[in-house]
Amino acid sequence: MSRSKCTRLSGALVEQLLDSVDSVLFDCDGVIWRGDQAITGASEVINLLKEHGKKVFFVTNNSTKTRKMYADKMSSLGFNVTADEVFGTAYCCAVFLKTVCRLEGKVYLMGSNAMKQELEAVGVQQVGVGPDHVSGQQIDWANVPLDPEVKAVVVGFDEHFSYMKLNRAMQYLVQKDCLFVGTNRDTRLPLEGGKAVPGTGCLLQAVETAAQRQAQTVGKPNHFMFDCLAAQFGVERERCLMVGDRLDTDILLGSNCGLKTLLTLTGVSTVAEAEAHRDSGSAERQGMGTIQKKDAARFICTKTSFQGGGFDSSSYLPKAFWIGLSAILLLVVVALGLAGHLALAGSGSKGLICYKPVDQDSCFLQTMVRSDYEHVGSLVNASGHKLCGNKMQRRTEFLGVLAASQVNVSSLEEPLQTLCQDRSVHWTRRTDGKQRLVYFCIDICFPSNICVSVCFYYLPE
Ligand SMILES: O=C(O)[C@H](O)[C@H](O)COP(=O)(O)O
Repeated sequence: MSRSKCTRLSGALVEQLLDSVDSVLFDCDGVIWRGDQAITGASEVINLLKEHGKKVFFVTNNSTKTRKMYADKMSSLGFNVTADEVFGTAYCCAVFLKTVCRLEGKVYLMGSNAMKQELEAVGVQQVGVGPDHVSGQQIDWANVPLDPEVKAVVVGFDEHFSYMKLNRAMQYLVQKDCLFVGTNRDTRLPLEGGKAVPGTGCLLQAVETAAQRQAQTVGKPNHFMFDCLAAQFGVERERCLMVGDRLDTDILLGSNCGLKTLLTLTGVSTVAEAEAHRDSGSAERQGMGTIQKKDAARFICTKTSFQGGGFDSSSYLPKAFWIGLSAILLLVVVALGLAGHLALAGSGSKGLICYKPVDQDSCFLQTMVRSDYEHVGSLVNASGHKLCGNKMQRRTEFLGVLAASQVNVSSLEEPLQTLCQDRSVHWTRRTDGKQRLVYFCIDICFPSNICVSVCFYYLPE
């Protein structure tokens, strides 16, 4: 079943699909229920899948319930479910702040009591839940007292959302080192009888607009929720099926994580939308992003426009090299986890170097110059030799990178789009005098004994 095809699921295809998976991930709103009403047949299907030995999980962007609250609601509607099978953004956001952001300090929370409980369960204190009544004059609002221990603003679904809260969040986010995290960007919440209410995305966008900053999001289509599930249950992504009603969250998550995907017509997205994406000719819309990697590599080779700069592209490395390198480097970046690292990738007409510091929510881009290509060329030729063991050669602490003009993330291609998802991206600002003083290299060997050296740059303050 090729990824870019939209096939109506029926007959033998159902069996073929179910035989090809061990785990089925279900979205909730618009798939198993709308509001408090279960969708007809949903509990039977899920209980049957379990009886036939399939693992079943629930991956929902809805941040209004804890895992336990979800399991209770599901049991009350006839679903045979346990709390650890549920991955909601209230829970995953708490895990994200604790394990990825390593947050030290409190959260200013625009969200539900459920988010408060999940944060407390991982030892993160928060302020802000509940109504925030209007008091004082505008100037008092601009000088609203802030809790000095607050180190992050987190936005989820909040029925008490108000101007006072928007203002308080903005005042916290003026501080550059205050983290900004959102649960999800869904614009609508589908309810009973085809009704809907504004989604969390509307609230998050309001805060982003006021703060003039972009939040990192935890929910679908970001891969973090699947990472949480895979870390806890060790599922094989090739044998996972993601079932959802939204193309831009559920199906895109499936695509982003290399899962099989199934769109149900019980919620937000329609067949017409799916077919429009399929026939759009735009890689992003077709696989909603998953086929881009391949395209990006090809793009690099055909669009080498260095001739303009007086360089002859033919002296550069063959196409296979770029395909191989982009893939290896993406692997390396992922393998080294969420730390300040560098990615080399072709995008648009020139090769780019991207630096992604872990303690900042930005990426910094630098166009590759001749010496970079020559350096990487020599590295790759060198890494052809078998290196034994994992040898850390040199190590230097990064001092910092200066940001120049902002880059529109959507103009970037893979792997930079994935690497800098939900971060602001800037060109690096060069200072006068010395440039690129130090390279430090790590030799990394994979179980297949393929070794590659990755070099990091030091850009002076
Ligand atoms: O507003 C929201 O947050 C979303 O509409 C809602 O929560 C989506 O939940 P899901 O479809 O992922 O279960």
